[in-house]
Amino acid sequence: MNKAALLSEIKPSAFSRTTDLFEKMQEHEQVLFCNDPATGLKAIIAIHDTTLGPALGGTRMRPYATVEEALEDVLRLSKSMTYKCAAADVDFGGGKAVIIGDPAKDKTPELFRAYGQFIDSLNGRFYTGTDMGTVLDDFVHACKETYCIAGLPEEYGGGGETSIPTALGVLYSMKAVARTLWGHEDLRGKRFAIQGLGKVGFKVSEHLLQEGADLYVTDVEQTAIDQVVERAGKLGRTAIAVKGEEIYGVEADFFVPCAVGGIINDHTIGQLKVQAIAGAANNQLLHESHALDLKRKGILYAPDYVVNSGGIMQVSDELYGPNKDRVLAKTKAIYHSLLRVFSEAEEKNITTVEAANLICEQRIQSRKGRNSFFSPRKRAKWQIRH
Ligand SMILES: NC(=O)C1=CN([C@@H]2O[C@H](COP(=O)(O)OP(=O)(O)OC[C@H]3O[C@@H](n4cnc5c(N)ncnc54)[C@H](O)[C@@H]3O)[C@@H](O)[C@H]2O)C=CC1
Ligand SMILES: O=C(O)CCC(=O)C(=O)O
Repeated sequence: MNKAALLSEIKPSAFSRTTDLFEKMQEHEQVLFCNDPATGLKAIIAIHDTTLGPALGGTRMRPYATVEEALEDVLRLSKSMTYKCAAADVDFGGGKAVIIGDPAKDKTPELFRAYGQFIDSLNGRFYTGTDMGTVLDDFVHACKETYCIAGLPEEYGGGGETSIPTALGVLYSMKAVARTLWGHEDLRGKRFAIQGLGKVGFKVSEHLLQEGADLYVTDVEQTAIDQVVERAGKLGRTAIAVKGEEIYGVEADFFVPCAVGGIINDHTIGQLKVQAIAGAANNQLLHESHALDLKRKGILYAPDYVVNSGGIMQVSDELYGPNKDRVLAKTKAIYHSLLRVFSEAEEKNITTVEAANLICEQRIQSRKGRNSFFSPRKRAKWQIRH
């Protein structure tokens, strides 16, 4: 076929769809669509920025209604991983992956092995572990195909459950908020409205009950709610079950998002009756401008990617060989990182999100030019474990 005939074969609609895709990912280095009909795997891996090192981020599994929805999620999540890695001061860049499917029905060992092969094809540019809808055991299958798994069970030489340091980091963040608002770190008698009682949310609720706090809790799974209510009863504390969206209107000291993103938005901000927000969910604000609405309303917002960086601290640390004390020390330091964010926001009269972004962007900028585009051959230190 000659060139003119070939060009006439390119349909304008197909071309404009391609252009749209590049526009969508203009801030990102690379997006990989993974399709394996034999196992039913449909996944998207997004690499946002590798200035600080190879991309690192968990893999989320959800029954996304459309590919566009999955793409939107993975682009947003991977960008926030770049900031999270910078905030945590680890030598990794931002990436994330989503698997389109129902975690309750669609998981098979073969699907995760196929996924592992796609990760391996990136040759060290992307490391991954758990997120919403995935558990450590899924990655035991994936790691048969690739060395780029960070977040394996302890019996496989990994650091174990990442939700443990993530939940601890949320607790230390709440203490930093308490110090800023009330001049002390005591959470006894404070009231927390928790949305999402999964791997992280459940552990956060346990920490808070141990601290002597009282809870309002919600989840889409009734069993998750029942577990926390029962646990609170055993510890002589209160956990009141709240239905779905009612969690936004609960009168409490903290709102604690530990489920999906985008839940701080025009619809919910007006309902909030809390003094602070600190939770594990990624991308809590639908738009960054919602941080200003919270500031105007007098709600202290602890930026999500600083609060929930305990998991990333553990998985990045795992490549040096797991060490719980090292991870604990790094996780506790989230307290000081947040105090710095709060004081810079106050000093510059900007939102806490703007303050956190500035700190991270300065950190990334200072590495630009020193870390060229990541290549495993140039950065042999990432082969430590292997
Ligand atoms: N697992 C980790 O170490 C980290 C998790 N995160 C983020 O924290 C959040 C929670 O993660 P995991 O606990 O690992 O996930 P998970 O899948 O174990 O738990 C999520 C929980 O939220 C519930 N849920 C989902 N939609 C809900 C809704 N609309 N309202 C109320 N509950 C709802 C689910 O039923 C489930 O119990 C996610 O946004 C995740 O990206 C962030 C950093 C690290
Ligand atoms: O838990 C992990 O494997 C990586 C951490 C992550 O994806 C996150 O912090 O959102």
